[in-house]
Amino acid sequence: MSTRSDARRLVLKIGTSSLTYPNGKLNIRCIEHLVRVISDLHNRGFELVLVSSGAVGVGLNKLGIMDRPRDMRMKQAAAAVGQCELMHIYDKMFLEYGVTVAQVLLTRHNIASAEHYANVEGTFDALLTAGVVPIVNENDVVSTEELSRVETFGDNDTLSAVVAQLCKADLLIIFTDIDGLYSDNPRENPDAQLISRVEAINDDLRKIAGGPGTKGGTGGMATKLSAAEICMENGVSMLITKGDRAEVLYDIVDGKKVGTLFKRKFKRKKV
Ligand SMILES: Nc1ncnc2c1ncn2[C@@H]1O[C@H](COP(=O)(O)OP(=O)(O)O)[C@@H](O)[C@H]1O
Ligand SMILES: N[C@@H](CCC(=O)OP(=O)(O)O)C(=O)O
Repeated sequence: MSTRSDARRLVLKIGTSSLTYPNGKLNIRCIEHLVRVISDLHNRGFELVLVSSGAVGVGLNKLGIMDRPRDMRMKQAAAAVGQCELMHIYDKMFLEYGVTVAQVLLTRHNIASAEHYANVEGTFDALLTAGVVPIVNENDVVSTEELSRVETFGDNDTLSAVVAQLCKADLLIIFTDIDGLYSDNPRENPDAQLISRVEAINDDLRKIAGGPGTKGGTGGMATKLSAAEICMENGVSMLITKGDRAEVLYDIVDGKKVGTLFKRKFKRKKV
């Protein structure tokens, strides 16, 4: 049976590069499509969790700051402004389709102890049981690790893998600005080939995963491979694909070949 088609509980991560234009402004068309397709899949009976980046980018734009600041406090301030704006937009758009959303802000410390891990796990369970679509981001006001990218969840790619593990998801889908993992960074090497399936992460693969492609993106393919490693080890398959057309989610749940699939090492038993 296809790993892609039997997935019922999905975590979807969308990056800054998909949510905003290169000039920093919000890509409203992308968000509208995303919300409509998630709502439709929700109506079809899928359980969905959205991990959304974009708080810093959206906040900077709202504050009229053109270049990404070096000052950590200003990045945190921008994240606080942008998170509020993002949730306002998501809440408004999801409401049009009758879908209730929740904001979940996490830091690495929130899940470091077994007790806190169980609390977060329980909250996700309760939200999904209540038919809510949780929208997750790193709590950038508390946690500077993610913004400085030292000793972090990794960035939201790694956060989404941890969330997929916490939610006991079948599949993590990472929406980015490129249609999968290539044999080399296609922005630098036009001969790079798309890799459609990965069974194991090794050093050869790590060597081909470069940094981000836009000034808004932070992790590039390197953090997506770290996310894939967490997923595969924990019974979650992961898929990287382009997020400019959310309708691709229909192809994914219908088992069609899309992007790069990182196959889980084992199938988690349903409880
Ligand atoms: N081997 C590779 N295959 C595909 N993309 C790569 C590779 N190495 C580096 N990249 C870069 O990673 C970028 C996607 O990561 P990133 O910019 O962080 O996006 P996001 O904001 O969606 O996380 C691509 O646009 C591409 O430039
Ligand atoms: N918490 C930050 C996430 C930054 C981040 O990881 O960005 P991306 O590489 O676009 O997923 C924000 O919301 O801006």
